[in-house]
Amino acid sequence: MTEATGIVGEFLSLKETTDAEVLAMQCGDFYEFFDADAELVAEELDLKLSQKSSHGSSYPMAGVPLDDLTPYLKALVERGYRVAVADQYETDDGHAREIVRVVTPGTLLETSDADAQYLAAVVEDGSDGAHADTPSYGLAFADVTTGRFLVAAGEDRADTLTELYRFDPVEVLPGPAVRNDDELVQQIRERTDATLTLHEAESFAPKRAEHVVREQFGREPLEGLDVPRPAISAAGSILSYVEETGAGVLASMTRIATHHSDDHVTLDGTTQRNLELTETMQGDREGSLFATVDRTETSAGGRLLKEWLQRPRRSLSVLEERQRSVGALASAALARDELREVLGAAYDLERLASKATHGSADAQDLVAVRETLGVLPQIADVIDSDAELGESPLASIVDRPDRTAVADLREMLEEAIAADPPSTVTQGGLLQRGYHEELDEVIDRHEEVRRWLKNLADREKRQHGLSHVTVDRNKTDGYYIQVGKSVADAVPDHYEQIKTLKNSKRFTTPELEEKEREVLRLEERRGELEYELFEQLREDVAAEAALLQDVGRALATVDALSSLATHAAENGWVQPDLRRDGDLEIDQGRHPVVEQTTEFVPNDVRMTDDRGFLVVTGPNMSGKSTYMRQVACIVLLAQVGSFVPAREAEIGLVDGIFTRVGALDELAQGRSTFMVEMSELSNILHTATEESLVILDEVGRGTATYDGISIAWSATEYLHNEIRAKTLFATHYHELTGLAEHLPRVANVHVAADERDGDVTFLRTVRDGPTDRSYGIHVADLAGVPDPVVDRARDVLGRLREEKAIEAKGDGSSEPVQAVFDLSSGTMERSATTDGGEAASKSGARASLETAVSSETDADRETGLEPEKADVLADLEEVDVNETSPVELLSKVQEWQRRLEDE
Ligand SMILES: Nc1ncnc2c1ncn2[C@@H]1O[C@H](COP(=O)(O)OP(=O)(O)OP(=O)(O)O)[C@@H](O)[C@H]1O
Repeated sequence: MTEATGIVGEFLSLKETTDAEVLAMQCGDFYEFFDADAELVAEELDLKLSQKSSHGSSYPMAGVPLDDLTPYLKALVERGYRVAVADQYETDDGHAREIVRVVTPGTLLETSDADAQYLAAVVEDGSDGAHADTPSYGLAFADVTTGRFLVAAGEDRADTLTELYRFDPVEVLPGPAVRNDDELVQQIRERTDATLTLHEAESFAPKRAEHVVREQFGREPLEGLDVPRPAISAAGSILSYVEETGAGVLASMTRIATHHSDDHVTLDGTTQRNLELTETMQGDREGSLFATVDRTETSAGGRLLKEWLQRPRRSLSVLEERQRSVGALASAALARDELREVLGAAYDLERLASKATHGSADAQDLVAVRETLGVLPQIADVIDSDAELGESPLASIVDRPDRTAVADLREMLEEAIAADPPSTVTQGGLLQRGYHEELDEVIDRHEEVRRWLKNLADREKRQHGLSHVTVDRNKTDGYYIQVGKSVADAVPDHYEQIKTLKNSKRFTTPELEEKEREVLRLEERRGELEYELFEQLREDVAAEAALLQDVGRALATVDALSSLATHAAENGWVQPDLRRDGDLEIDQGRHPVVEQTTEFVPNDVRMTDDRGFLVVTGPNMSGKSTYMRQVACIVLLAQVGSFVPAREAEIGLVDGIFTRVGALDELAQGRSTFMVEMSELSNILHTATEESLVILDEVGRGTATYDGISIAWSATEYLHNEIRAKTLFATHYHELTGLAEHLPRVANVHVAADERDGDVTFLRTVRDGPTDRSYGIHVADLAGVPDPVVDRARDVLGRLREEKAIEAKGDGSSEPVQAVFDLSSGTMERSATTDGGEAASKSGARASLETAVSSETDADRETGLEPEKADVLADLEEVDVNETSPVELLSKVQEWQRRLEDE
């Protein structure tokens, strides 16, 4: 194909200079896409494709009007594409184009989503070999829409991933070593929705990064922060990336802060999903813990509350302070309502600050800033007017921003911006009268001339005795006096005709021409001056970005706290008693989400030194999972500073919450369920500590029974003996309930159900002790399994319980086989005799029903056993099943099998 020239050629060569997936290039009043990019946007955004020919070839082309680019840009970026935008500018001999911005998921400013939008960088240390054995990691997070900037350290890979999940970034810049770490990259891909972007490696270089960071934040903050070197590299690379993409928001990043994982409860991505923190297992927002407790009035408040839930705290003093505010707000019903009403008028100041620094804030945005600044003193008044609120930490929250500076900025905006300005910044009407002398003069004169023009028709009629006269303006004729044809001949001499129409003639006069020139000049000057002044104003506001962020933060904090108070007051939640370490005692606890839709049966939890490990049993569907999640949610809410759904609660603070529950979505990611189950278990066993809360639901279920029981058993021993974490373990393996007799801190609890005449009633009450049966058949019945199958299952179960022979039902064409299930070993035995299984049930050799059939003739020769087989039987007889762990049993069985096979 010949090389494209002209506009397509320009497009294709610009495209080569960027690593963005899509290029939008301005061509006059349109942004155009060509070639493969046109096909991509046509497909993704439903744009119409046309063809553009260049040098004998034809290229697909699609376009959007200049002012409509934003929504298309947003849609593309939200689908994970990086989009370069090239603008057109005038040159001496025509125009040229240049890429002015690359919009990526982490640098998209035009978001309408209230959620935080983090851009993250991850850097692995040890590149100099000093820490080669145990690389440590540095992370940085920036939200360009609010200017938040944080750095954090990751001790190892797991810790780093946990930090990443906590912020749920939309875009990640992996550092030079990280991008070669396949496993880490894979985990980031799997567990976040982030786009991975390879930003130039030099920007991560420690010296360069440090320089960039100092330039941005100054020397002092860095010295005050306890930040490891790789975190500075990460921070530097983010700053250079934001600069390079042309987002123009560096100025909104006013402060750098450290995120200390020591202050936060470890809560990995799996646990956030399992507890349905921000979305349900099915991916819905509705029904999540956040959606349930979110009663915030502002989007900034909602964003903060979500952050609190995702990053619960460990510091008792921080939590008690939040509790005091929530407590005061919960009891001051009227003042709380008033606060929430006032908050309703607040806009998202952090986002507005970013828009101002980026230069995209319009006059209405500045009005929003002005009104929101006005909310702060009103909030302060409400707090002051209530004795309890006035004494709570709320008072100092609203005092934190510099109130005088707030008042000054607000006053300045009040004097400057018109009461109800238009949203376009180029059409005038933006500023208040009295703000600027020259502008006022221009406006006065402009109005005066316009009045003169407005009254011209009447004057002409009167002075010259004309009827049918109008004065108007259009693009080609400018201002004109239009006179009806019937009187057109009677116009005075100084009228100059400029056009003849069917029923009228158009004239101008020297005076009108002069006024026209003046009006145009004044309009231009007014527009220019207003825009100039507005830009200056916007810059003044941008210069106060830090102040806006402070006020935004204060309002968001009050909003999040009153949201917690409102939900607590309306749902009868209580303030938990927090302890630095120790027991967990919840009296009449409820699940915060399930209680909203169900007549909830409250339950107690008692986990103390001597019962720190609860084995939870109970029929299917009885409420085991709900009970365990309820405990986790209550602890989590307590560590957010919230009240909790209970009658009374005493909560020993935890350093992490770990869960392993049946997952739904792993198969979609192409990993075997059991593999996922084990890697999650492994993560818990590596990371949990004595101060952690561990929730295990049905661990081991994903594999064969023996393997499953063995793993559940040994994990229990390890958690109990080595880690000593507070653990709740729900299981169907009845065998595990026996552990309570051997391990001192293990206790059994069960969710009770009542069975009468074959009908099961779920009581939802948790009681001490193990359950005695499983009721699985009842659930099968409820689920609509055909009656003959359910009836037969009941029959089989009855026989199993009595250790009686079960006759395998045939289809009538073959002889039935008899076998028994040995409850003590959990194995299926072939009947030794055709009339019953008593003897064989004790024989213990592991054999499936099928092997039983095929080896029937051997068994008939029982008396003439070979010596090796007799030895195996003798060994078998000696084993005390109740005293042997499943793991040991399993290995013995395997050994016997081997010995039998060797025969
Ligand atoms: N305390 C309670 N009060 C009222 N309803 C409850 C309570 N606990 C659980 N439920 C309801 O009972 C149903 C089953 O609960 P859950 O899933 O926790 O059972 P499970 O024992 O874990 O089941 P399985 O063993 O089959 O996984 C859910 O619909 C839940 O909403």
